Amino acid sequence: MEELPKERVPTPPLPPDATPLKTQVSGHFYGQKETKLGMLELKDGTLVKPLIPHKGDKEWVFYHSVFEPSESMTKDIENLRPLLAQYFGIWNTPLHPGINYIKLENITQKFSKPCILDVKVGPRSWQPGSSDEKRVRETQKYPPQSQVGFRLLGLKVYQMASDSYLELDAMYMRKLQPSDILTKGILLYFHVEENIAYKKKILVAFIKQLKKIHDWFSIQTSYHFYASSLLFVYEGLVTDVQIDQELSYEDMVDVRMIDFTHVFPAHGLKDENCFIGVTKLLNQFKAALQLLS
Ligand SMILES: Nc1ncnc2c1ncn2[C@@H]1O[C@H](COP(=O)(O)OP(=O)(O)OP(=O)(O)O)[C@@H](O)[C@H]1O
Ligand SMILES: O=P(O)(O)O[C@@H]1[C@H](O)[C@H](O)[C@@H](OP(=O)(O)O)[C@H](OP(=O)(O)O)[C@H]1O
Repeated sequence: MEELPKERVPTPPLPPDATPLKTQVSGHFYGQKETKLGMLELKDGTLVKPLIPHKGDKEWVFYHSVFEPSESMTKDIENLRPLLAQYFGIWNTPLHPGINYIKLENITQKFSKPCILDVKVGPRSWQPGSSDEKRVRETQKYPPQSQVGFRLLGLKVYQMASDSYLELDAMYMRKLQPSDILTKGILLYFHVEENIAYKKKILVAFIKQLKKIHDWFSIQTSYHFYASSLLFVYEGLVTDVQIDQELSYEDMVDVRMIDFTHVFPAHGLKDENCFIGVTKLLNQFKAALQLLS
């Protein structure tokens, strides 16, 4: 049968208190893809993410279940909260009728020149019960993912010398051979040509935070996540004086879990898919640190 042309959706106008998220590295961008909806940053410093009709509600239900005060709060949930961007409820604009957004903490906001990396976690990124077509589509995006345990989605890194950003997108990342992930992916995120001593300390701080996430996955039996990501951010603008002063590196980095469209109850079982993914990513960060040492 002849395929009908897809209906063109016009880009909805921007609300006066919102701009497209400048620091976005992956996912739905405002004005692109079929819906033309994307992440927006608000004047109050938070961001809003559109709930795509028919699938986005799951993400809202998840954030709501984690952040709404409840008498049945479990240890798993209590320990999960600091690993996520804070959730501030639903947001709407009359300019986008029928569209709900979730309002979240913008974890890049406190940084002067944020350097950002988005990594989809887990050897597989389709949920249980997915159609054969969806499995094939996901697998074909990056066949090595089943061995590598994760997929780099995109990065933006600040280069002090040229006062510019290096940006690599999903298309670049999909071409990386597993043996190149470290040198042509992860190490580029650290732009090690500049301030190598600083970058080593940033890596140490990330490894510490990744261990916390790893510890959570090694214990929790509440959720199974598919196609969720870890979002890494570090400060790209730093002076020699600050480096010499032994900065508090905990404040120079942040890592949170994001993107929860495919979350399932764990029925008392660990999330082996994410556990494997986080373990392998942690090993890559440790290998990156060794290469710099
Ligand atoms: N809390 C946050 N703080 C800062 N930036 C964020 C945050 N959440 C998401 N982002 C940015 O937005 C991008 C897309 O986020 P997310 O994966 O949640 O959106 P999406 O459109 O659902 O993606 P996909 O289509 O891959 O499922 C991330 O790569 C990141 O750059
Ligand atoms: O990150 P990428 O590589 O851009 O891939 C997209 C991303 O994984 C989305 O989460 C997914 O939507 P779902 O959340 O619905 O799975 C979409 O699947 P789709 O191709 O089935 O729309 C993918 O194309």
